[in-house]
Amino acid sequence: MKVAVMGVAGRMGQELVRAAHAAGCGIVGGVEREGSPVIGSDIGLVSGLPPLGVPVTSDAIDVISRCDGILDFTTPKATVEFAGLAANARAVHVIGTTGLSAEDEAQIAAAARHAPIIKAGNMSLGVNLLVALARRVAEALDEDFDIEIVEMHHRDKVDAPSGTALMLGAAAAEGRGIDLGKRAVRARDGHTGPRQRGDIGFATLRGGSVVGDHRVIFAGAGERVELVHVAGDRSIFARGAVKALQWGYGKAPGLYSMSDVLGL
Ligand SMILES: NC(=O)C1=CN([C@@H]2O[C@H](COP(=O)(O)OP(=O)(O)OC[C@H]3O[C@@H](n4cnc5c(N)ncnc54)[C@H](OP(=O)(O)O)[C@@H]3O)[C@@H](O)[C@H]2O)C=CC1
Ligand SMILES: O=C(O)C1=N[C@H](C(=O)O)C[C@H](O)C1
Repeated sequence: MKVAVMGVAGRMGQELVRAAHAAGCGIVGGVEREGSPVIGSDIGLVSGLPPLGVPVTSDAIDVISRCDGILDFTTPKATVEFAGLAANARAVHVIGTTGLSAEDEAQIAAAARHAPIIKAGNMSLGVNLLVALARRVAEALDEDFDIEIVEMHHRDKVDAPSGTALMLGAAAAEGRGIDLGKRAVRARDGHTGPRQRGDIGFATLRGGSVVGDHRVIFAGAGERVELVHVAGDRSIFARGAVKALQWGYGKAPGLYSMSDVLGL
């Protein structure tokens, strides 16, 4: 399978090259934005591998036209642009980018009418299992149990709450049969008054080099159930993304999730 990595020099871009290479994919391109100091460098060397004979480029149109699928962990603006290009080329698009707006999501859904897109705020097996468990626990426990989601990430993360926290919140809301959009409390400050029964709260911590910690708390009177995932390194996300790409190859156009890929 011929694969290209968008944002190839980023934290995830480098992991994706290593994971795709380890999985035996042919890496035919790596894209960074115009003016990036890594343009022209070998993508193997950029990713801590031996040279692969493929230079980093800013020409996304050329790269996408030559590959079967793209791995994209970049920014919302770039991802929306790549979704249009991958749709035109009928290439599989694996989207790990988080912080997407409702408008971005709509444009991605439109692109998925022409090519398969697999999108998830977290591509690790463990988190996707946690999402299924959060849905199940929320279904089993009623609103006597308050749901709070706590996440911590490295100091350079730019979006909050994390994509994973929002996936966990959506699953818990689904389990409870409520609309997350109406019941999410994404931050608290000052004299907030008491907690509203049925709300789903989010708390965001940022610092150091934390790869990604998530905790879903079901707090009742006198007892508490907690579901926790701790990411030890980024290779878990990259391996999931490569698995998604291989799964998506040959699939009909559509918007798929990691739970489709993993059969959860
Ligand atoms: N779904 C999942 O499992 C995971 C999702 N993520 C998400 O992935 C995204 C990236 O995270 P991370 O790797 O840490 O971030 P980085 O900032 O390290 O990497 C993003 C890369 O994309 C590049 N980029 C930005 N715009 C373009 C463009 N138009 N064309 C080509 N390249 C571009 C950036 O370049 P420049 O520095 O010049 O801007 C950078 O090299 C985030 O949204 C994060 O939340 C992260 C981990 C797991
Ligand atoms: O930006 C990150 O680093 C991560 N982003 C994803 C998210 O927003 O949940 C996944 C992972 O937790 C790491």
